[in-house]
Amino acid sequence: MDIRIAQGATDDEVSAIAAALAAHLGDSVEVYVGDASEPTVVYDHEGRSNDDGDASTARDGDSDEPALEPTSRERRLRDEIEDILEGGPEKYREQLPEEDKLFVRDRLDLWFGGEDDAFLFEDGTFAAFDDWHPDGVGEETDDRLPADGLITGGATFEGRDLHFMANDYTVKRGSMAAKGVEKFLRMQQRALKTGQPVLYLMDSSGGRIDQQTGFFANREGIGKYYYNHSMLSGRVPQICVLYGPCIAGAAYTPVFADFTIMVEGMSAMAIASPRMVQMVTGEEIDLEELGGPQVHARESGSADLVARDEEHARELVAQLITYLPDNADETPPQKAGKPPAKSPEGIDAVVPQEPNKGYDMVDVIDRIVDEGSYFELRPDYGAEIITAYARIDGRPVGIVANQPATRAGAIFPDAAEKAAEFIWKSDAFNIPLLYLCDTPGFMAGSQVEKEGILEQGKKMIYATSSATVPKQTVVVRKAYGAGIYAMGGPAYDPESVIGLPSGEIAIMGPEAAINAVYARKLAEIDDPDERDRRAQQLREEYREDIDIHRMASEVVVDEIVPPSDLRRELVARFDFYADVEKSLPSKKHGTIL
Ligand SMILES: CCC(=O)SCCNC(=O)CCNC(=O)[C@H](O)C(C)(C)COP(=O)(O)OP(=O)(O)OC[C@H]1O[C@@H](n2cnc3c(N)ncnc32)[C@H](O)[C@@H]1OP(=O)(O)O
Repeated sequence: MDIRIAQGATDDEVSAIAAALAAHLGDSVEVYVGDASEPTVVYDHEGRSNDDGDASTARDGDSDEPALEPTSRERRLRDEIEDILEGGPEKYREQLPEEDKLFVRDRLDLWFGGEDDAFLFEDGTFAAFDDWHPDGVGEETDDRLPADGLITGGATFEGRDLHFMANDYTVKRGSMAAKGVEKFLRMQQRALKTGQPVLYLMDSSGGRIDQQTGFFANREGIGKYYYNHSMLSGRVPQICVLYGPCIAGAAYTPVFADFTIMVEGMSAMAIASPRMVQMVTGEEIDLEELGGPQVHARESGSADLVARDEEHARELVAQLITYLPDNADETPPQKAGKPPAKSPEGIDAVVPQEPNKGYDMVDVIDRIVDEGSYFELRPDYGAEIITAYARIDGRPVGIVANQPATRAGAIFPDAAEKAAEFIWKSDAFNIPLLYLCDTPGFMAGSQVEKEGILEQGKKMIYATSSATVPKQTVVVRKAYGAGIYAMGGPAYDPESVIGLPSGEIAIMGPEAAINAVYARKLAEIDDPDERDRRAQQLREEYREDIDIHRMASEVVVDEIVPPSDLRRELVARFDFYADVEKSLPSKKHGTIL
């Protein structure tokens, strides 16, 4: 080809033409100045010059030079990528809107398309490409396996960098085979290196049964997911949202994750599919009944929250992440403080003096924490204990509170287990703990014995004992029995135990105590009125012994605080003890799970 460059052309003009030519030909172009025997500049097949590490100036967005046409090689690559981004067979893509479900690429747009978000990069887009694409772009078959049904990459979400994975349900129902598994594992391993949170957007029928070679029992196979989940546990927050079935191998990711959100009418998780359940047990059951949100948010406790729809799920995670640091070496982000939604002056009126009268502890919390910062987890499971994140004067705290409005605030096995996990997670991610105590203690009876009240209670006490974050405990009203141990009582190394004037700390409640000790003596009193009068007198005497003033006099509690001052007091104490350092005795780890 004959190329003429007008005399007087500037260096920039010559460069632009040479670069464009090289890119167009897909070959290198050498530029000689005057009679030089060596080329002054060489442009490679993509138009990059050897004296400039950057792409040619003509390819820069801010250059004055004309935009270049992509080479045929680049065009082909773009076509291939475009084809991959379309996902699985059309018949499965068309089903998604009928199920009110987003196609995975649109889902990623929803997650990372906002003002403070960015989809930064994707890895392994071409995974399994050769398996379904031997004849080039344009073939539409029912065996499309784009990206091997799993997308992984890095993104900025609400201003925070994180790793993500997302199943493509149009590819063999999001099932996982060798290449997808490899991508998943690499993403997890990178998170261990970067110390950034991991977001799992799950929608998967589990291992790809008809392609099981190379990923099922391999060292670097699907089993390694859970090894990696375990390594990441407590290192970086792992957050999981379920958009469809998560079956068998896929069902462990949500339960290994620290926080799991299901979407109403869409998500389910189960150790085996309905077809498998029917085969093994004869039980006929659909996926929703087997492992839908009602099952896991209310009965098993495996789901922390249930979202109304896909957008709501994203909103919940956007809120959740504001309480979490990137990893265990960091502290959670602080925000500007806000006054509480309700006046702290009202606390005393909310808390009844009568120990058996119910009230809503959230009404107390609303008078302590910053407005709009209350974020409850697992609200429908073990509801007699509230586990919630919130901010007090801008500082994230984890709240463990008895709920006298549910089961009289007695601690049942499911609530103890829920609280233990919450305390554990908060401690792992350096979130200080606030205990609000108003409990008659652990529940008694044959039913809870069978359900493992001692086992689950132990876990809660263990988690409280070994949490080294700053802990503040408030005796709001009654603190009876081992309830005060589990709820961060004086023996559990809290920075402070504060009592409200309604507080009582006792080995058991007055009724139970008088019955336990004086039952026989009272029975000996023949006159029923006299017996009642005596019992009442004994209860009143007992209550004097357990009153918060007696506890303060014995320095069991550090201070009694006027209820209106509670928030102010907590702000000062959390601030003062923010950097307190505590350590556990030297050991590998405890033996309590
Ligand atoms: C680590 C161990 C494991 O995880 S073993 C995996 C255990 N998993 C299972 O048993 C789930 C099997 N799949 C199912 O029960 C159903 O596909 C569920 C998820 C309920 C969805 O049903 P439905 O909407 O009717 O779709 P479908 O069955 O017609 O499937 C559509 C296409 O996807 C395929 N598919 C689905 N799951 C898998 C899988 N796990 N492995 C391999 N392929 C799978 C189906 O074969 C079907 O493929 P095709 O389009 O007909 O070629």
